[in-house]
Amino acid sequence: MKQYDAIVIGSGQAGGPLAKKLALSGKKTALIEKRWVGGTCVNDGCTPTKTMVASAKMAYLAANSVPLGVKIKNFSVDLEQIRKRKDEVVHQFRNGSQKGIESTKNLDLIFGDATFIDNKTILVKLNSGREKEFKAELFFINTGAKTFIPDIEGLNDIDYLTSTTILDLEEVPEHLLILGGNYIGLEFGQMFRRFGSNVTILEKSDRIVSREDEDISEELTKIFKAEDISIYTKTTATSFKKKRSGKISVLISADGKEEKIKCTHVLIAVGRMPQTETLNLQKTGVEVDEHGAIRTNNKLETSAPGIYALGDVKGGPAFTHISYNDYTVVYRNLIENADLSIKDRQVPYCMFTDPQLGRVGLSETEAKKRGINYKVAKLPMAYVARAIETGDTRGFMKAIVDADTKQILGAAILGVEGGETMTILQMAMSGGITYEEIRYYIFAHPLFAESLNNLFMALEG
Ligand SMILES: Cc1cc2nc3c(=O)[nH]c(=O)nc-3n(C[C@H](O)[C@H](O)[C@H](O)COP(=O)(O)OP(=O)(O)OC[C@H]3O[C@@H](n4cnc5c(N)ncnc54)[C@H](O)[C@@H]3O)c2cc1C
Ligand SMILES: NC(=O)c1ccc[n+]([C@@H]2O[C@H](COP(=O)([O-])OP(=O)(O)OC[C@H]3O[C@@H](n4cnc5c(N)ncnc54)[C@H](O)[C@@H]3O)[C@@H](O)[C@H]2O)c1
Repeated sequence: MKQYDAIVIGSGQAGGPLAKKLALSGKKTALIEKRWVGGTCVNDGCTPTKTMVASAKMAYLAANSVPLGVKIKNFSVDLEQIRKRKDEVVHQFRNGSQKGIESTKNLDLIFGDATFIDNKTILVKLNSGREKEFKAELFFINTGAKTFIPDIEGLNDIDYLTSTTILDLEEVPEHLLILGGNYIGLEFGQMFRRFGSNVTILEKSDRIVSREDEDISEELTKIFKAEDISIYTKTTATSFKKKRSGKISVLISADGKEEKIKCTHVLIAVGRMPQTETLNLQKTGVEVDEHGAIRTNNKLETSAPGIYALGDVKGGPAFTHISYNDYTVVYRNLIENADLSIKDRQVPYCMFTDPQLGRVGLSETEAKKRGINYKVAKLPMAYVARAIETGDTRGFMKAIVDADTKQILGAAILGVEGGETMTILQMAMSGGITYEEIRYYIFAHPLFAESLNNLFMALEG
C-alpha cells in the first residue's frame, strides 16, 4: 500500500493548487480526481457558462443594434458553434491545469473515486476498473457539490436538465421552464432567451434573487420581463408529465392557485448539495451537518485531526474564489506557519446576468437588521455618462455606508460591468477608504468608475 504525506481528494478550485504547493514544499502528495481536473468551475460551472453568456450577449447586441445606428439583418444563433467554442475554452483550461499537475515533482495525479476506510486510509476505485488503497498523514477534502434534485411527482420520468447537461444541448429549446430564480436559473434563463427559447422561471420565494435587497429583485425582474422572460414567484412545480406529443405538462402551484403549463425542457436550478455521501466519513470522525456539509472550524480543520475540508463541500458561500481562498488559508497555516482564519473574510460575488450584479459586504436589509447607523447612496445607471454613451442604462449603483465613520459597508452594482465597479468599492473597503474620499477621487473620464464620485455625491446635504 502506497504511503503519502498528504492526499487531496478532488481537484476543484482548492484541491489542484493545494496539491501542487504541498508537493513543491516537499510533501509526497497524491491528488485523487474521479472526473476531470479543474472540478466544477472549469468543466461545468463558471468557465463554460461565462463563455456561453458571452455568445448570448452577442445575440442581444445584434438584436438591439438599431438604436446605435447599425442595422444587422438576419442574424442567427449557431448552438453548435457556441458549444464548440465553449468546449475549446474548457479543454484549454482543463488541459493546462492537468499538465501543470502532472509536471509537478513529488505529486501523483490519480483518476478514481475515493472513499475512506479509516482516517489515515482511503480506497480508490480507479477509473481503469481496479481498486487500490492509499495511506497518508494528512487529508484534504475538496469534493465540491452537485445539483440538488427535489422530490417532485413525475420529475424522474422526464429528461430534466441540470446546469451540467444543459451545456451540451444540441438544439435551442422551444420552451425552457426553469425551477429556481437565483444564480443558475437566471444566468441560464437569460442566456437561452437570447438564443431564441421561450423561458419561464418558477421561484418559490416571493421574489427572484431573494437573498438580495428588494430593489435589486425589482430591477432585475423589470430587466428580465423586458426580454419577455416569464417569472412566476411564490410558485413551484408540483408534478411533471411527458405528453405523447413530446411536450412536458407541468402542474404549478402559483401563490396558492394551481395552473398547468406546457414546455419542452425543464432545468432544475434549486440549489446544490455537498458531495459527501460516498466518502464514508463515518469511518473517520469527520462530522457533517444536516445537509451533508462537512463541519470545519475557521482554519478549515474538521472534527477529525489531520483532515481538512475546503470549498463547496463545507457549505457556506459556494464560489470559486472562496474555494481558492480556502486553499491559501490552509496552505499558509500549515506550511508557512501563518495564523489565518476564514472568519469575517470578504465574500464578493458577481452574478453574470446582463447587466451583471456585483455584490460585496452588507446589504441594506442586513445593515437595518444589525441596527447600524447607515446611509444608502444610490445612482441609477441612467445618470452614468458611460452607460448613456454606450447605450445601456439598465440598473443602478448602490452603496451602504456607515453614517458615523463614513466607511463603506457594502455595495451592489447592477449595471454593465457591475462586477468590476463593485471590486473598486471592495478594495476601498479593505483599505479603509471613506466614501468622502471616493466622492472627490480622480477617476479617468468617462469610465463607469468615474460615476462613483456622483454615487457618493448623492449623500451630501
Ligand atoms: C453552472 C454554474 C456556474 C457557476 N458560476 C460561477 C461563477 O461565475 N463564479 C463563481 O465564483 N462560482 C461559480 N460557480 C460555483 C463554482 O463552480 C464552485 O463554487 C467552485 O467550483 C468551487 O468548487 P470546489 O473547489 O469546492 O469543488 P469542485 O470544483 O466542485 O470540484 C470538486 C471535485 O471533486 C471531485 N470529486 C468529488 N467526489 C470525489 C471522490 N469521492 N473522489 C475523487 N474525486 C471526487 C469532483 O469530480 C470534482 O472534480 C458556478 C457553479 C455552477 C454549477
Ligand atoms: N455567478 C456566480 O457566482 C454563480 C453562478 C452560478 C452558480 N453559482 C453557485 O452555485 C450555487 C447554486 O446556485 P443555484 O442558483 O442553483 O442555487 P441557489 O441556492 O442559489 O438558489 C436556488 C433558488 O431556487 C429557489 N427554490 C428552491 N426550491 C424551489 C422549488 N421547489 N421551486 C422553485 N424554486 C425553488 C430558491 O428559493 C432559490 O431562489 C450557488 O450557491 C452559487 O454560489 C454561482
